[in-house]
Amino acid sequence: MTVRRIGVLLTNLGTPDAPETAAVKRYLRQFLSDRRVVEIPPIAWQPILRGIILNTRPAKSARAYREVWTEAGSPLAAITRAQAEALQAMFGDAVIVDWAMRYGNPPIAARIDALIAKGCDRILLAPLYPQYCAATTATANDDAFRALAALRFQPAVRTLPPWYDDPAYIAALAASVEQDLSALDFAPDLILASFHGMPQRTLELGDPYYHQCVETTRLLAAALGRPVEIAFQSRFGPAKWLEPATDATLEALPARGVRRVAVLCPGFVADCLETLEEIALRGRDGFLEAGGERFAYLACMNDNQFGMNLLHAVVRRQLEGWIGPS
Ligand SMILES: C=CC1=C(C)c2cc3[nH]c(cc4nc(cc5[nH]c(cc1n2)c(C)c5CCC(=O)O)C(CCC(=O)O)=C4C)c(C)c3C=C
Ligand SMILES: [Fe+2]
Ligand SMILES: [Fe+2]
Repeated sequence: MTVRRIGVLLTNLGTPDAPETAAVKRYLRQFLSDRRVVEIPPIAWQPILRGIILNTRPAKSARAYREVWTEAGSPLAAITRAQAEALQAMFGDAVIVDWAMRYGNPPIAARIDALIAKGCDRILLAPLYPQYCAATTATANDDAFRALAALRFQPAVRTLPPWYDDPAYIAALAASVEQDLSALDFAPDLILASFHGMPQRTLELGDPYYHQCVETTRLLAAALGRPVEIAFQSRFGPAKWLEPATDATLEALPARGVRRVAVLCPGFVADCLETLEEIALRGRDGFLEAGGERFAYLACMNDNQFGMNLLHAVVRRQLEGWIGPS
């Protein structure tokens, strides 16, 4: 008899294999050649990418990666793997949980093949982004669909919807923030929610990402019963990106009388270069140099209890009809 099993494939953005210039260059070439990420026609973009960006940015980014690299590798890969293992333990034999990266390793196509080889005839594709963005969620699913396009015998497939306003997400975020705040030795004057940015033009073209970030922030503030300000980080290139910018916001806070700040990154399911280096290191420096007194970075939920219960809940819901009620 054919074994019929259910696979869950957690996907995240991707990361270099090593914090070295050559590995970062390989990763950035693949990442920044994705037309979902940089929406400039290749005939105009590729000469800039290959002629300028890939000759300058990899060495600088490699230095930044070295600041946060761990014994288990890149934080993003290590945490995503830990999340997959924890989710597997939570589901037991009911499903097979695996993980993959849109750029770099392990590739999505290879892990889909592996799930099929283990007998999965139903697969949930789960891009790990609470807020939908074409540059993240859609491109991860595109990549999976390209792999499926090559198959004669395809598994049945579902995709995980964004969970930016899910009460379980807001409650988990609020509980995690409350727990981290209670462990601080100071009371922040302000909580800042920093999301990854994207070009303003993509908002104008209809990407729902911005509105979903705003809604997450509004709901989090309501759950905490205190104001939470929003900002967007990681600007790339000369185009106008979503505002306000996190770095400029942090540098302007002391002049507004905010001397103690706590920053969280609710759009990231796992800590990574963007949170650990850009916010927890560079963001802190910018704030303190501008006259701030205390700075706390509140870590992502990662594979902690709040984060895993949340991931289990959002994934479990999409498996309805495939596995029986729990
Ligand atoms: C070039 C444009 C970029 C868009 C659009 C973009 C959207 C976007 N990215 C994330 C999540 C992550 N981005 C990460 C790193 C990263 N992002 C860009 C550029 C764009 N991102 C670059 C060039 C880099 C590489 C790092 C660098 O060289 O500075 C990461 C971290 C990866 C890691 O290895 O830790 C994440 C995660 C989201 C959610 C998003 C859309 C909203
Ligand atoms: Fe990014
Ligand atoms: Fe960054």
